Amino acid sequence: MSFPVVVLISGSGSNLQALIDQSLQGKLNINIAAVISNKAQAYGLERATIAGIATHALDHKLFESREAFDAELQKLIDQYQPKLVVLAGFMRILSETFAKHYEGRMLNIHPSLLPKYKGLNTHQRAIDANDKEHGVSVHFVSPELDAGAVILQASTQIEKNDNADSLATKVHTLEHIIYPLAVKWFSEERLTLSDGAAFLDNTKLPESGVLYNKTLE
Ligand SMILES: Nc1nc2c(c(=O)[nH]1)N[C@@H](CN(C=O)c1ccc(C(=O)N[C@@H](CCC(=O)O)C(=O)O)cc1)CN2
Ligand SMILES: NCC(=O)N[C@@H]1O[C@H](COP(=O)([O-])[O-])[C@@H](O)[C@H]1O
Repeated sequence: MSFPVVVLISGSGSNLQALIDQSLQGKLNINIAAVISNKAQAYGLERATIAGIATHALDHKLFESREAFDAELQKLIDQYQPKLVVLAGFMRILSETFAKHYEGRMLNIHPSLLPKYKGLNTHQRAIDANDKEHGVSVHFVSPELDAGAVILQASTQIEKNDNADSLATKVHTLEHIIYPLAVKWFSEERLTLSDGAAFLDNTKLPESGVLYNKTLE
């Protein structure tokens, strides 16, 4: 049974690669129908091409407004009739119309322990705040930025000698574990969104959304 997924990227695509690898290994029963990037130079497009996946580059700078870009992006995505849209390092804030169109079937991975540090530059912000732990969250995408129901989180300790780059490396490792897991749950129809809360197997996830807390060994 096919489970078409469209993945949106803007950069390297290591999270995309994690999904491709687990799909090829038979651990993830999805069909990545297309990879779309708002940046033509994104290495993730190369990763998709190597894997034989259709790719599209849709440069947001060529559109007169965020809404115009989103409308074209939606038309492109809907050609593939995906059951799930996966944001994997997609660096554009999506308009309310677009977010509502895919609400309940669009996921994002965010490099912080939400609700802390919505937005950008999360690793440096955690270091600047002298936090002892940091991590990553998988959440449903809602019109409000990084505010959708949290599904999975994973954490790591911030060490004294950590900088934004070393922390990003630790977080990437966790991302490549929990994003495929969240996509697997969704593709097996065990994960749903109802009234802004995330449910797994008809069980409402804890308020914190922490269901799988893997601290990096
Ligand atoms: N409506 C929503 N759109 C997006 C969400 C969301 O939850 N709701 N998640 C983000 C992903 N993201 C963090 O996880 C994020 C991406 C981009 C930005 C941002 O400020 N983008 C700027 C441009 C920045 C750049 O080009 O480097 C912008 O769009 O103007 C913040 C958070 C994806 N979209
Ligand atoms: N706010 C969104 C955001 O910062 N997302 C982050 O971009 C990186 C993409 O890496 P990748 O291109 O190697 O998957 C990931 O670390 C992801 O958490």
